[in-house]
Amino acid sequence: MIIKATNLTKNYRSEHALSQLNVTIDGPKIIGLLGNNGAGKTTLLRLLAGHFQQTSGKLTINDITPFNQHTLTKEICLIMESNNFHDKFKVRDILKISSMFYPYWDHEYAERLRNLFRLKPNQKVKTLSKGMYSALGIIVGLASNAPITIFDEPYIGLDASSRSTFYDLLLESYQENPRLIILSTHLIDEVSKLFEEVVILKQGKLLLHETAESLEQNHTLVSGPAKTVDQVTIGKNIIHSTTLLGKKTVVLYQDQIRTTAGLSFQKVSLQELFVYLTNEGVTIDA
Ligand SMILES: Nc1ncnc2c1ncn2[C@@H]1O[C@H](COP(=O)(O)OP(=O)(O)OP(=O)(O)O)[C@@H](O)[C@H]1O
Repeated sequence: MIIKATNLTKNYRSEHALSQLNVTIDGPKIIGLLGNNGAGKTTLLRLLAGHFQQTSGKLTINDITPFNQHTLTKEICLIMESNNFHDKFKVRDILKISSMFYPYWDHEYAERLRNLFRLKPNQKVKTLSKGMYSALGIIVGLASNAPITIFDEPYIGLDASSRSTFYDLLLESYQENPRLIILSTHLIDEVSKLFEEVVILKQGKLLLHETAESLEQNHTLVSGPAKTVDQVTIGKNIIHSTTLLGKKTVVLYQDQIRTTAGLSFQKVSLQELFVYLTNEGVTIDA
């Protein structure tokens, strides 16, 4: 599956959710879709699932525009943090409806997950706790086996151990059935090890699309005496800088410096890197 956005723009009245977004994503792989609040992640994912049309530009999956293309949208399962299921249905109904909608649905796996997350078939959606509602979304997303499976912050209300179970299941499901899985999250450190690639949106545009490996290689945290750090980092692309008691720490992106006596070199977590890269005033080559 190849997703291609070309000058993709979506406005909600005066709100510019996506502006001239260009990005190409293909699978199978697990991709992290990151961005600060309001960056346009959900809008992009809903366009992919065919929920509505863009204002201008183009979005295709295998050269087909998803809006109103039911043969294509059956291949895409988007689980959001809310509004996935109608309140009046029971857990059993949701699983039945999903099994009819998604062509690669795995009934036995869905039942196994339902038992694992302790959801009762007779329970109505509107009586589920937040965590149980999220679990139902996770069950549908994983059992759908959809060639494009998307989770948009699907874990609201899930406790840490259930989230950890979700990450394990996601990886297991991917290994069993490699496909394009897009995971949009604010809990970056929890899942960063799953990502093969990372897409970061900033104010409706693409800030960065890199493999996790090149993100790791492309940055360096340098720390040491402020004077030495200043000397070696002149003219370099600094995305973060702090000084405390004469010791300076800077993070360089898309720039390297030679090993220098008295300085230490380290890596930062993806979450930290994300925070620095999305700060106002920081510029990088996309
Ligand atoms: N239905 C809507 N009507 C009007 N504006 C909307 C609507 N949905 C989203 N927006 C606006 O579009 C912009 C992008 O929103 P979107 O939900 O896509 O961002 P996001 O990256 O998913 O954010 P978050 O991380 O907070 O969920 C925001 O400014 C938001 O207010």
